[in-house]
Amino acid sequence: MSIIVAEHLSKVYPVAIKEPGLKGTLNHFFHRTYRNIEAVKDVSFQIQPGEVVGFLGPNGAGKTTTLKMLTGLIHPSTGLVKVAGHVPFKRQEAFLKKITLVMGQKQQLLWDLPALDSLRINGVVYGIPEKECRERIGQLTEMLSLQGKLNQPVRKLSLGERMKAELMAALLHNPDVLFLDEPTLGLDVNGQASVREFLREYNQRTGATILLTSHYMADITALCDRVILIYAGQLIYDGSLDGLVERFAPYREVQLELTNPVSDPEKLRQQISKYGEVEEIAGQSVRLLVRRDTLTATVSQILIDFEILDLTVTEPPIEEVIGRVFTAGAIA
Ligand SMILES: Nc1ncnc2c1ncn2[C@@H]1O[C@H](COP(=O)(O)OP(=O)(O)OP(=O)(O)O)[C@@H](O)[C@H]1O
Repeated sequence: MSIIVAEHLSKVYPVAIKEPGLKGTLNHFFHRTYRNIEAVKDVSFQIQPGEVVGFLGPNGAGKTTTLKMLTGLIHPSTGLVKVAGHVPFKRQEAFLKKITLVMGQKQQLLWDLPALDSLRINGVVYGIPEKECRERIGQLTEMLSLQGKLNQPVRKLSLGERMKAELMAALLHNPDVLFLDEPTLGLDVNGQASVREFLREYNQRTGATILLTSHYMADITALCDRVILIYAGQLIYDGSLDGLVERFAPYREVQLELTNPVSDPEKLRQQISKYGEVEEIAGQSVRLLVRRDTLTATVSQILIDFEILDLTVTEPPIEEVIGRVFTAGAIA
């Protein structure tokens, strides 16, 4: 049974319009007019227990708004949401104990207190028995390599250590569903990698379900088998990462190493451009994009027509594919 269900979910924000100048300010005060921003439009998906799903979209696509509806922070304008069997907006205690929301740009730990104090307060708030809370802190400290860090005021921790302590606070009550909004935001490469590694291990050990947004594709490729893409509030893809490449990148990059030196690169460019879009000719190396549906035939023909020392076919990098998807033209 699905642990997250979103059916025809929409969110409209009414935003007051204010004209510039004094007249505009007075009008705004007495006769306020509004326009609607459709942040999320008719989005439906289901997520099964234990899945790690990447939730992707360009800035302003509606990711945070969707996460807020899934966690009950805001009410959907229309549609149905169910998470772990609950209607999130009711914010029932049983629901709040089953989920957690981590926003990379917001923190819940108190700045001047040691993280341990905030964690103990969280333990009390969630009604976790003291012994269980101590054990859980010990377990998470080890998984997050935070030994010796929890007794220092939070402000003295590095950004990466602080993010890990935030994750610890968010996971103390052992939630079944983790909503993570940019959990690696601002971290350096090592910090990102260690948070990522922790999340992978946590998912494997506990079977928790994770819905994750990130602008770092390395997070998504390392953690998520499945991605959901939204663009301008609408769901445009729900499936595997591999499937995303198949669907939105109908080409492969073919790299050729010619046997003989190239005397006339311009002539070579003309000859080779009938097989695909030439990206670069450098010395005896040629890179070109070839349509996926004609790849085998095209490569065979190239091997007949040219003397080739080496030939490799690669998929375009996922960042590039997503970048293309996020430009309006690629979606149309
Ligand atoms: N409280 C609000 N009132 C009015 N408009 C809002 C509000 N919150 C978000 N929006 C608008 O709704 C749209 C979706 O915003 P949202 O924050 O959900 O996008 P996002 O995909 O999370 O973007 P980002 O990656 O930049 O965080 C944007 O156009 C945004 O300006």
